[in-house]
Amino acid sequence: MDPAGRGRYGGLRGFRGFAAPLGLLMRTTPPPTATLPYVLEADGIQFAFGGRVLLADVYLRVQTGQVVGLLGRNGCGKSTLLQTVAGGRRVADASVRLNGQRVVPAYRQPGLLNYLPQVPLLPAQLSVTAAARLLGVDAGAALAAFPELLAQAHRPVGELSGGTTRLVEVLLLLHADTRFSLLDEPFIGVMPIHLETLVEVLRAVKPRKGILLTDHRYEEVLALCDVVYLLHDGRLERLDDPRAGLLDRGYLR
Ligand SMILES: Nc1ncnc2c1ncn2[C@@H]1O[C@H](COP(=O)(O)OP(=O)(O)OP(=O)(O)O)[C@@H](O)[C@H]1O
Repeated sequence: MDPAGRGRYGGLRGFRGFAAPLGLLMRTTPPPTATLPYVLEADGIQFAFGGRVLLADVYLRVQTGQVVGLLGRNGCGKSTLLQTVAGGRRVADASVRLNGQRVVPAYRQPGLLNYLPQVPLLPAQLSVTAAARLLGVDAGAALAAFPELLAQAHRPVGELSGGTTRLVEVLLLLHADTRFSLLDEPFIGVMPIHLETLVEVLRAVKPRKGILLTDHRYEEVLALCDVVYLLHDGRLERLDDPRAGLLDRGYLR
């Protein structure tokens, strides 16, 4: 990857060992041809290495109008699962479908999804407004809930603090014209007062998007999410009583 963060596909930083093609972020949503909701499903996802089964026949579902949370202990495979759904990590037999139609790799489908990796996404040299333009996003609208970010929009991303950078990345992807956003630890480093506002923004965006996120700020995840999954010993379990499930599975004490 060159210093500007572009990989050999001419893309932004993305999946581990994979540069998300710019097209993943730039393609706009085609005119609607079906009534909402759009349903994104992944199933048959299996992944093992070194004798350890990380993902064992996982199924998950997210639809527009929902925020779906993915929780699990460190190293259980949440990032690997998001990368697989987005299509950056190929897994034998994995199926990802939009309203029943196979979409593999999903990131190549125009306007379907964007993906925030756990590592920084935006090239350091790019200004926030230039990054927004690249994503087809109105920076003013995306940052409107955070006046202090608007004041910094002319600055290169590399000059922003870590938490501010994360916040900018999440806001730009949420406001980009895709039906789904997959967010790996969107709350990392974001200070509490901004986190409250970010949760409000997520709620405001939800009616027009499906959002799949993973983050260890579980209180925010539980308060925000319509559906909570727990990844545990390679199995993905949909929790009817999330707090009890997290206690039972040793995620909480
Ligand atoms: N191809 C691979 N070869 C070896 N190890 C791998 C490979 N892919 C993933 N892993 C390991 O699998 C585990 C799961 O990683 P992953 O980042 O998906 O976990 P996570 O649930 O997102 O963790 P965290 O909550 O700490 O972010 C880690 O121990 C990682 O090092």
